[in-house]
Amino acid sequence: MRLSVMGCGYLGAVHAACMADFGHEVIGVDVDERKIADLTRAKAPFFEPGLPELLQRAMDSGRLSFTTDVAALAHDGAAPTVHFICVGTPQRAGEFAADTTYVDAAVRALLPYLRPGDLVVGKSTVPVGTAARLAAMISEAVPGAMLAWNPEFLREGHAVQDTQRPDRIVYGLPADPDEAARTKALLDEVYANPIATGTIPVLTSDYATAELVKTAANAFLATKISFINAMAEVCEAAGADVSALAAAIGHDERIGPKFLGAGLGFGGGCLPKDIRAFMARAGELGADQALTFLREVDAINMRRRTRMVDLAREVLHGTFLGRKVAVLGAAFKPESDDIRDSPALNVAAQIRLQGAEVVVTDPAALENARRAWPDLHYEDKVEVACDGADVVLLLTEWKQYKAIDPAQLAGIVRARNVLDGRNALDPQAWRAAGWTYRALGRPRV
Ligand SMILES: NC(=O)c1ccc[n+]([C@@H]2O[C@H](COP(=O)([O-])OP(=O)(O)OC[C@H]3O[C@@H](n4cnc5c(N)ncnc54)[C@H](O)[C@@H]3O)[C@@H](O)[C@H]2O)c1
Ligand SMILES: O=c1ccn([C@@H]2O[C@H](COP(=O)(O)OP(=O)(O)O[C@H]3O[C@H](CO)[C@@H](O)[C@H](O)[C@H]3O)[C@@H](O)[C@H]2O)c(=O)[nH]1
Repeated sequence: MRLSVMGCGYLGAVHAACMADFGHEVIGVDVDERKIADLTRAKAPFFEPGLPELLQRAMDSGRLSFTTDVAALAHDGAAPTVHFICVGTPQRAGEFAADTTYVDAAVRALLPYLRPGDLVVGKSTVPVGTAARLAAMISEAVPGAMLAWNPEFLREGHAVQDTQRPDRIVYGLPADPDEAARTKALLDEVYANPIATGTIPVLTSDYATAELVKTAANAFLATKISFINAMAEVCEAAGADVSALAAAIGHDERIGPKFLGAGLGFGGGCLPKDIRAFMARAGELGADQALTFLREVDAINMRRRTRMVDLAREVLHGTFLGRKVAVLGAAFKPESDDIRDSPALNVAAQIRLQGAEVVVTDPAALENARRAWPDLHYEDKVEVACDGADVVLLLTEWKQYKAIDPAQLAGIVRARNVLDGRNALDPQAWRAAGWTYRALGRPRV
């Protein structure tokens, strides 16, 4: 099949490469010339495990190409093209609502090249009602062209496997039964490879439900994380251990052990902005009361960052002045170079503002971090970042950091203080090597 992917960021680049690997002819389009220059040389423009190999294979097959010129999508209409919309929907400046202007611009740019029978497929995360609005725009400009909403659930760091073998596939289809059938048939052909496993549910709905499945899923995940972080606050007050608590409640199958990792909370380009956009959209629809709990989810999450700063100050006997703080991790999560709304960098910047010398290290995200937070000091190597530190903060749980030998690091720092912002280190091992170990939601000992 002939496909296009509008927007080649964290979502679109992976989607384009995976679709080409499934055997489709794929053209990726982006307005960012630097990104397209990298992709055209089969270079991944960001860190994502497995993507470099996949890109190389797809480019070598001749089925994948990239361009900044949307006119490359012109075709004779002999066979339908499926166009995926994967552009960003960031939080609007000074508001909670999502900025959908990039989605609108991408669809508008496509219109001159759409033919009757073509299908536009929305994958970006959008406020409910966007699909219906875009479908009207498309059918007015190109009668016979169709729209589907097919939300994406991939996780950064696992994006390739999540795209190749998703948990579920959701199609939001047009109301007209004939159009819905044609749309579904095209999508089934696109996803023939994962569907052939026979194990992946394909769920169909109207546009609005499909859009809401996405925002509801992220709201649930964010709520689960903030729930355990609220428990961490109570554990701190009561001298209890949130890690033991999470493990115990997670054995209840109705609760489950996943997404109960207490610590610094959620960041990234999705959960924070998606819960805020969801609240804003519910308000526009007159259902604002339904989601007021998400304000609390957001507030609990942001409090974890402040608590981490307070804990560091406490360990340093009340002041950051003249102290050196080593920060392990800049990315919003391990196995990613994404620093959008990174809790780690937020904490590092707060501590720097309060007078400490802050040195940050990260295996993948330093280039992005340097660009966004030029005032922080960065080092490639853990040993250099920790040299002479008064406290070491583990803020992103990269496996390299979990494997650090506390005895070895002990000889490098000025004071053996470690704060585990992700409940990822072994407290006993660190304490045995002479460290003062503290973590969010765990007793002081
Ligand atoms: N990153 C994820 O893990 C993930 C997962 C599921 C859903 N999403 C959703 O997918 C969307 C994209 O997210 P992302 O993380 O890939 O963002 P991103 O910022 O990494 O990528 C967006 C890309 O779109 C490009 N773009 C903007 N306007 C364009 C236009 N008119 N034509 C072509 N390209 C254009 C940008 O240059 C950029 O490269 C968002 O709605 C996000 O919420 C993201
Ligand atoms: O138990 C946990 C799990 C995660 N996190 C944090 O939560 C954030 C988000 O993590 P994760 O959900 O793994 O990463 P994303 O790549 O942002 O993926 C989320 O956002 C995507 C974009 O919408 C969705 O597609 C995914 O399904 C959804 O998991 C990160 O800061 C994690 O450190 C925790 O604090 N505790």
